[in-house]
Amino acid sequence: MSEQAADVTGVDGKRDDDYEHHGGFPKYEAVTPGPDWARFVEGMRTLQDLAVSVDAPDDVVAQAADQVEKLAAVLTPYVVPEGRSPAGRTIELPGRGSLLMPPWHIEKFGPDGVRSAGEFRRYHLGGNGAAHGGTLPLLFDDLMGMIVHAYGRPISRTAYLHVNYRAITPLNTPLTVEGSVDRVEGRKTFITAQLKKGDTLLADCEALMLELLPGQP
Ligand SMILES: CCCCCCCCCCCC(=O)SCCNC(=O)CCNC(=O)[C@H](O)C(C)(C)COP(=O)(O)OP(=O)(O)OC[C@H]1O[C@@H](n2cnc3c(N)ncnc32)[C@H](O)[C@@H]1OP(=O)(O)O
Repeated sequence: MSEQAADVTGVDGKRDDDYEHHGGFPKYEAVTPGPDWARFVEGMRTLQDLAVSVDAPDDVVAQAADQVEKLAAVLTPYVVPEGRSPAGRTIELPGRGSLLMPPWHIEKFGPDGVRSAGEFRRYHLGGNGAAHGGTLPLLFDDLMGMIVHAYGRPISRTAYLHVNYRAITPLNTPLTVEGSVDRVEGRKTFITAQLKKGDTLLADCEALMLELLPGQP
C-alpha cells in the first residue's frame, strides 16, 4: 500500500502551512491499496444490497450468517486505528473505498469546485423506489468536506447543512453532485451544491463549514 500526501495547495497556488496542525483532526493521506481491495469493497457493496433486498428461506439465511461470521473472524485481527485503513482514503475508488459512502467517483477536484457522479443502489432505498432522504445529506456533507479541502482551507467541520429536496431521487440512475465555495468570512466557508439527474435539479444544499481552532476535535 503506497501513501501520498494530500494536495493542500490553496487557491492562490500557495501551500497552506497551517494545514498540518489545524484543530485536533487526525492527518489523512491518500493511499493506493493492493489489487484485491477494489474487488473486496465492491463485493461488500453487493452484500449490502442483498442484505436489504432478499427474503430467503431459513436454511439459506443460516448458511449466509455462518459465512458472514467466518468472514468477520478472518478480518477482525487486522482492525487498525482511524485513518490507517484504505477505507475512505482510496481516492480512485467509488466512495473512496468506504462502504459508508455511496459508490460515487470524483470527476473534478479543485479550488473551483468538486463534482462527483454515481448512482444510489438498492442499499440506499427509502421508499417507493426513491433514495432514502438521509442519504442525500451524507452525500452532500462528504462533498462539502472535499470542497473545503480542495479549496485549500484548513480542516473545517460542518456547522450546518441545509438540504432542499426538489424532486424524487431515483435508484440505479446516473446522477451528478457538484458544488463550490461561495465565500469565505474568517473561519467560515459558505458552500453551495446541487444534485442533478441530467439537467434536472433533484436537491440543492447550502453549508457552513467552520475552521477548527487549535485542539478542537
Ligand atoms: C483525502 C480526503 C480529504 C478529507 C478532508 C476531511 C474534511 C473533514 C470534513 C468533516 C465534515 C463533517 O462532516 S464534520 C461532522 C459534522 N459536524 C460536527 O460534528 C460539528 C459539531 N459542532 C462543532 O464541533 C462546533 O459547533 C464547531 C466546531 C462547528 C463550531 O464551534 P466553535 O468553534 O465553538 O464556534 P462558535 O464560536 O460557536 O461559532 C463561530 C462562528 O460561527 C457561527 N456559527 C456556529 N455554528 C453555526 C450554525 N449552526 N449556524 C450559523 N452560524 C453558526 C457562530 O455564530 C460564530 O459566528 P460569529 O459570531 O463569529 O460571526
